[in-house]
Amino acid sequence: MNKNGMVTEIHTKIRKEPFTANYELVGKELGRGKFAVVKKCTDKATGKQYAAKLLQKRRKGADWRMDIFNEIAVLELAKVNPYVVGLHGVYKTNSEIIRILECAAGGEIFHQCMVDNDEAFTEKDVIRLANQILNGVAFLHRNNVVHLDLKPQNTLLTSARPLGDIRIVDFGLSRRMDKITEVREILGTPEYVAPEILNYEPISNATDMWSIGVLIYVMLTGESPFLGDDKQETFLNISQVNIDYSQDTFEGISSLAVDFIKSLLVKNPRNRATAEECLSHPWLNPHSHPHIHTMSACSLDEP
Ligand SMILES: Nc1ncnc2c1ncn2[C@@H]1O[C@H](COP(=O)(O)OP(=O)(O)OP(=O)(O)O)[C@@H](O)[C@H]1O
Repeated sequence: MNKNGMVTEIHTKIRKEPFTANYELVGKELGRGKFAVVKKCTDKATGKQYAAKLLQKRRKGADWRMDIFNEIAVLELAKVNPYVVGLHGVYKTNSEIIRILECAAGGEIFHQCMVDNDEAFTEKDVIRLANQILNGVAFLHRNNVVHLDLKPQNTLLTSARPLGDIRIVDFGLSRRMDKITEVREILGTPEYVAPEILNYEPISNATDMWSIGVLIYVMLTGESPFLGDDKQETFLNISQVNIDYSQDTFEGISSLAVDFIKSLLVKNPRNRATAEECLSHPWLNPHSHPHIHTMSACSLDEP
């Protein structure tokens, strides 16, 4: 473990043979991040599908291996939680480390948030998925791990139609909370970062809770609450907690949902709801609001 909260002790056997001895890439690219490209592959022995996360670009400096080991260590720790993506194996060549992950075939929830049709989530869908996201994040937080990059692109689905279950991915920025000394750079994706990150103030589990507030806002409304015309404007919107809770934006969405988001998008991290508190919020308890209708939550402009 190093002083910046990375966990680098791993238990998974690192295989040295080419991963193509055991897996066949099936061509389809599942997604890409800043550093990695993720491709679908098949286990030659079982025919089962997985996602191979390959390093695409070199990160500057020697730290990229540490980042990868950190991600592997967190995935090992979280393997008992159903909503964190499963790690199936690790391969290492001279130039790269390949992670074989459970394949979340439904892709990013981002795609469903951005559609204007009947594929968009209903509030009922969002309640079910939010319960799963919070179950995964509460598990991480109980184990002193903070994700630090929760966003719709890192929140995947086992299947899109029928709507499956959540798998949280991308633990490249995650840290052990008990080991963090300070944050020197702005981590995460502008639209989803919490005010304390912008102010270089201490981060905590509450930093993830802010991002979950943004995530659920996007899932319900299809709009990114702080997105400005440029990075500066986005950061200003975040630090002023400049957020639209108008009836127009939340048309057809329950007031319990708005109340839930308001408990998360709070500037002072100490006053934000925790993952456990969220899990007992009435919005996530189906028996407390049987009246919630099933119209698409994201297609508000539709007649
Ligand atoms: N297990 C998986 N199953 C299906 N698709 C996946 C899986 N893991 C990742 N992806 C897809 O690949 C994309 C990139 O993966 P990931 O975010 O882990 O890469 P990264 O380079 O570490 O990202 P970042 O630049 O955000 O740090 C994801 O947004 C998602 O679309």
